[in-house]
Amino acid sequence: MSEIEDSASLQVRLAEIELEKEKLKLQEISEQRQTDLERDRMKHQHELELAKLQLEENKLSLERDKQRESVRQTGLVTAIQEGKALAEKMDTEPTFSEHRTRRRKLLPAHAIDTPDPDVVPVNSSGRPSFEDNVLSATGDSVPVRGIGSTQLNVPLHCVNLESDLVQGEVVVGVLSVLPVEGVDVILGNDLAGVLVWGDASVVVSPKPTSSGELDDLAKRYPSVFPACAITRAMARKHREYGPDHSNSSEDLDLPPQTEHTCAPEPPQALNALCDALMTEVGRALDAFEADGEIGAIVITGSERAFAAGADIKEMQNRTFQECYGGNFLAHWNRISTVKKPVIAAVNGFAVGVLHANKTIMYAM
Ligand SMILES: CC(C)(O)CC(=O)SCCNC(=O)CCNC(=O)[C@H](O)C(C)(C)COP(=O)(O)OP(=O)(O)OC[C@H]1O[C@@H](n2cnc3c(N)ncnc32)[C@H](O)[C@@H]1OP(=O)(O)O
Repeated sequence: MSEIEDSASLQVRLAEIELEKEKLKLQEISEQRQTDLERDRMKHQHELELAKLQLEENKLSLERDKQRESVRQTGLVTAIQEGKALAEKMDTEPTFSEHRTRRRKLLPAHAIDTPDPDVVPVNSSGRPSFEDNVLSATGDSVPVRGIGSTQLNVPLHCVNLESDLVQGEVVVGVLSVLPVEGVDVILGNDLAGVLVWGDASVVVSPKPTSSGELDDLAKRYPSVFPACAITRAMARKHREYGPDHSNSSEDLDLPPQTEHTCAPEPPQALNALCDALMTEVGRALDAFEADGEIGAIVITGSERAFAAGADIKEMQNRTFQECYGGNFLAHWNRISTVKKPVIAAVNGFAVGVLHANKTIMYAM
């Protein structure tokens, strides 16, 4: 009896376990289905939201097109007559100077489809200000230097330009005033390319002075041409001992000298002022400045060249951003902060470019 009972209860237990397993499998399947359903539901929801956004975007662009059209029709857009007049005038007038490249025919822009023309339009002649019109604003702006003396933050507009030079949609900066009277639009080279100006070339005409007189540049920019200490000393010697002694150094009673040679690796052709050389010059100046035995500093080059200016091979691949952001040539300033007198004993080439009062001068 008990054996039969045991066997029956075993059978029941086995059946129960089988049932449990079936239940678990069913639960698993049901959960899996639920996850699939949930995923599908979320996917559909995303698609719906995307469709809604697309719809909204389409509506807004339609609205913007309608507004642009209405602005165009209310007469904000006018032919650039001043541009035409200027072009005609320039065709009959001679160019500024024979050294300057002749200006090619300036093609007048005919009409602008949207409120804002190319690079920097003005509202001379009492037109409504483009700046006030925000329909075409991109929301971005760019810093612009060179118009007026300060840097301006110029708002960017997306416009459709129709002119003989440029057609189609372009992004332009918009100002209320341009510095040249009668000019409504300035096309940058990126848009106008070489269509307006021919190749401009700089003509350098070195003007050596041998008479001892100051030349025109030296008179106009006295601070750029400081009197040379050697020349003053020679002039005094000339005064005191007469012309026969003026070129002799025999009777100069010179104090002991300390010499430092700056020799960058690899050696610089014509003492081109590479980073390594200028860093070494800075270090030598620091040491001389700190040395109580040293009263004055003389910098010289070699027989053929004092210096060929900045190392153009080292500079050639540097971008504007690198130079401007990286304090390019900042360490060159050390020479102007040394308190002891610094004398340049120049032999041969001494090349450099300096900017004075917006004039670029090239000295050799
Ligand atoms: C600091 C700032 C703000 O002032 C910026 C400046 O300094 S800008 C000025 C940069 N310097 C120049 O533009 C001068 C360029 N060099 C020349 O015009 C001539 O080399 C020269 C008139 C000084 C001498 O001419 P020449 O006797 O005919 O010799 P080259 O055969 O031209 O040159 C020999 C050799 O030197 C190299 N070289 C000359 N200058 C530089 C330089 N500035 N930087 C680097 N290397 C220079 C030249 O390339 C030759 O080398 P190889 O090509 O033969 O290996």
